[in-house]
Amino acid sequence: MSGSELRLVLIGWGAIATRVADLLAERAAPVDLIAVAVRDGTTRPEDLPAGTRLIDDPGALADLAFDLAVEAAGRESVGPWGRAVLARGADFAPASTSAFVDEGLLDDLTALARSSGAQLVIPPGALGGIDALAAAARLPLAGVRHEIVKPPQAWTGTPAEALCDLAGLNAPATFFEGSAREAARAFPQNANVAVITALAGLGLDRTTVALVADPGARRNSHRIRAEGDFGTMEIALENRPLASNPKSSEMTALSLVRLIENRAGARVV
Ligand SMILES: NC(=O)C1=CN([C@@H]2O[C@H](COP(=O)(O)OP(=O)(O)OC[C@H]3O[C@@H](n4cnc5c(N)ncnc54)[C@H](OP(=O)(O)O)[C@@H]3O)[C@@H](O)[C@H]2O)C=CC1
Ligand SMILES: O=C([O-])CC(=O)C(=O)O
Repeated sequence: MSGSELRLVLIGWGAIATRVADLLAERAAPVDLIAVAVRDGTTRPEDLPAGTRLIDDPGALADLAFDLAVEAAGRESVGPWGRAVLARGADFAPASTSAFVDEGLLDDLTALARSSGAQLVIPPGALGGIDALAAAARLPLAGVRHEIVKPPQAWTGTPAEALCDLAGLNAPATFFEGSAREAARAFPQNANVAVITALAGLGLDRTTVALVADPGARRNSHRIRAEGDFGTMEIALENRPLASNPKSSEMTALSLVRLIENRAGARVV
């Protein structure tokens, strides 16, 4: 291991985290995956790389030297793991951004980052164009609307089941329209992106989110439209779902890989 490698901790070892680890390995990225955090560390996953430590208690981070922890576990993990990472002085990049419907948690982690000299980094996740939206928000924004369209199967096991007949749809159904805060609170596995759009732009209560189940869709689509003093912008993405979790998109893993590689590389795009 060379001294120039980024020392990485992954929180979670599910669809996104394993895809991120595989891509980093395939691309021979200058990254040392020093630890993976899971809920129950008694059984070592077979696919965990040799030399990577398995941990299940945020307290274990106190003994580890690392630069960045990327969370891809779930909303409940963001608080305990984020606090432990930032208190250690390492940067923290959470994918489960729906946790920030609790603005107390966002403030808490931001204050910890400030006092330890680390950074709380909000990854763009499944989205693109967040750089442009965040830049535009330096001047007043008049409105931001984010429409999330997924195949019905991506909405199973969520409150969408009570709002429309997912199995019987023969046309797209907009089963929710409301604030980013309401969307992320009710759909934590599908509307993390609503919080990302909101944090980049108009905030949790003034960002409008529409959720759509489309029986004709094969991909997870995001359409973001913003207007303001900067002008107008429209972003449209059609993300291929991850084979191992149709609720999540391949783009989420790819954008985390970009974030990690950019922290390790001499040239950043
Ligand atoms: N920002 C974005 O754009 C996106 C964010 N996401 C979010 O990313 C996260 C990961 O998604 P994905 O990989 O698809 O989900 P998976 O369900 O495939 O994986 C989650 C993994 O995290 C583990 N886990 C759950 N809770 C904890 C915990 N407290 N500590 C450690 N590990 C834990 C689970 O293990 P166990 O077996 O113990 O449950 C599981 O292995 C989710 O919160 C998802 O909503 C997803 C897509 C886009
Ligand atoms: O992967 C996506 O398309 C977005 C997603 O699930 C989320 O925001 O939670």
